[in-house]
Amino acid sequence: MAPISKSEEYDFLVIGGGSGGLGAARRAASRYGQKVAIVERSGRLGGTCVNVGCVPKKVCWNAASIAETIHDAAGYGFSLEEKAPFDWTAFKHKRDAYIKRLNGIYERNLDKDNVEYISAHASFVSPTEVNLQAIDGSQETKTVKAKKILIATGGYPLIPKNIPGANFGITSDGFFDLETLPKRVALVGAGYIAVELAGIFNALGSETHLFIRGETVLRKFDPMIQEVLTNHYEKIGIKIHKNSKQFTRVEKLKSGGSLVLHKEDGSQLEVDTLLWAIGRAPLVDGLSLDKVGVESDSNTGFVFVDDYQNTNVENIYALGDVCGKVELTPVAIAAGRRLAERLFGPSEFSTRKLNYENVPSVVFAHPEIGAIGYSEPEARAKFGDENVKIYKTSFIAMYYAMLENKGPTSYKLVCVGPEERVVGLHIIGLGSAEMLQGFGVAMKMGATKADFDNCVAIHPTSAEELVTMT
Ligand SMILES: Cc1cc2nc3c(=O)[nH]c(=O)nc-3n(C[C@H](O)[C@H](O)[C@H](O)COP(=O)(O)OP(=O)(O)OC[C@H]3O[C@@H](n4cnc5c(N)ncnc54)[C@H](O)[C@@H]3O)c2cc1C
Ligand SMILES: NC(=O)C1=CN([C@@H]2O[C@H](COP(=O)(O)OP(=O)(O)OC[C@H]3O[C@@H](n4cnc5c(N)ncnc54)[C@H](OP(=O)(O)O)[C@@H]3O)[C@@H](O)[C@H]2O)C=CC1
Ligand SMILES: N[C@@H](CCC(=O)N[C@@H](CSSC[C@H](NC(=O)CC[C@H](N)C(=O)O)C(=O)NCC(=O)O)C(=O)NCC(=O)O)C(=O)O
Repeated sequence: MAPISKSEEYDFLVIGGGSGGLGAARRAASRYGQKVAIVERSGRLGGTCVNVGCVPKKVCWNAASIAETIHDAAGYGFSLEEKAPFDWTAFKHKRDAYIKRLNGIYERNLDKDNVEYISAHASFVSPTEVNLQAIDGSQETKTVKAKKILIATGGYPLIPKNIPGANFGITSDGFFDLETLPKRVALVGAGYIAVELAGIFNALGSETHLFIRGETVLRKFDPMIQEVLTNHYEKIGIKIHKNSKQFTRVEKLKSGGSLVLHKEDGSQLEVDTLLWAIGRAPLVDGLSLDKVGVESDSNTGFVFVDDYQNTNVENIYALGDVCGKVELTPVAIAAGRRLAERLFGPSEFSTRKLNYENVPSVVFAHPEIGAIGYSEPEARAKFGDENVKIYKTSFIAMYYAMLENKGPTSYKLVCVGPEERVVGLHIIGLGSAEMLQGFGVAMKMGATKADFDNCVAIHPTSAEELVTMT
């Protein structure tokens, strides 16, 4: 039997082989020659993003976008005959194989960078000691020492605790296990995951119900985005149940295994799959944070850190979803790399940290959404109505010129002060995901509306509308 770890002591021990942990571990070892190990308990590297998040989700979004293009093709003069329904099962297995390849690539990357990969569950013994428990069923355990320890254990999707039968539903994790495309699906939630998965199911042909607590989806986004997407999702056939109250219970039928959702008003809905997308909680179970006194939020469990990812315990750090600040892969990676630079890099890096302002983010809805900076209400509250100027446009993107069913395109710039610094940019429409990154650079550099306008438009594109707004 191979030993659980090669050494007894490390410079840097990273708990969690996901985006943030990999980013920190690889940089510490490859650039600064530290003796680094990364502990991962799931048996596969890459964390949420690679295994049950961004990557398989984007592949599904691609499939859904292709389905839309096939339907649009007739408008452009093509006569495509669909001889069989979309083969979800074959697609799912091919997607799984891609993820498996990525797991292997990440393992080889660690090897190349001289990071030791420890396949085990980690828990604290003391501020400088971590217990490793093998996950191969051997019951083997070992305690190792580390000068510095990073908690990058991510999060998990929530399921309501107080609804009888809620566990008959799945979460985004279960979405990636579905062997067949459900004919009828209900999703609960109004955030990133609910909106993205509802769009995928709908485009691929499921009867899709979306249960939301308010009037609109994406309530943390600018009101323009909320309204445009909610209206469009209804238009393309997603059945949005607004102002919905909690189900009183979820019943699993003996014959056929479908689920009956019992609503508060006494009505019922029968579906094949129920998917909860109501947020995520930090994964700290079995870490024994209490043994070392690492402080976390008593309600949510998110680990407290300062601007430099320091926890309250010396030489113990935390970042990524386990801190719950901005739950995005590039944020976890960037925080991880900066932490490694600060801890192990040259002295001029001793103040390196991630700036969490103006983080661009995309929702892979249908169509996509991009957002960076302040929403209009946030800007008005922060800077005062008199200091805020809004530029808005809605138009029919040229792609739809040949189509009967037209999708929305709406853009908004939120500007502040006499110089009209752009502090918010909100876009919904085809191509928004790829468009946002460059505008993000401009905003990070403090661009004003005049800077936008000074950039000559690229024609004909949707993006050109952002530099020609009046
Ligand atoms: C469905 C979905 C879609 C998403 N899409 C996007 C997207 O398009 N773009 C984007 O930017 N973000 C997206 N995200 C968010 C993104 O996946 C996360 O923000 C990111 O993975 C967080 O990285 P992390 O390193 O903090 O945690 P994770 O990637 O979750 O990694 C944590 C790792 O720690 C391991 N672990 C936990 N406890 C222990 C322990 N005690 N011992 C050993 N190992 C342990 C876990 O097994 C896990 O592998 C999506 C998330 C979901 C759920
Ligand atoms: N494209 C990307 O970059 C993606 C990023 N992610 C990341 O993962 C995080 C987690 O995603 P997600 O789970 O969608 O979380 P979000 O925080 O985005 O959304 C959670 C949603 O759940 C709703 N909700 C909360 N409690 C309940 C309840 N009891 N009943 C009904 N609805 C409820 C909230 O609705 P309400 O509006 O009513 O408050 C909210 O809209 C995201 O915040 C994001 O950071 C995930 C997917 C894609
Ligand atoms: N932007 C390209 C990205 C392609 C890409 O990065 N693919 C990844 C799989 S998705 S990826 C999982 C995610 N990677 C990324 O987010 C890419 C990071 C970017 N390339 C960078 O270096 O900053 C992550 O969690 N990274 C943590 C880490 O690497 O430290 C891959 O094949 N990687 C193989 C390799 O790296 O050799 C796209 O969307 O097509």
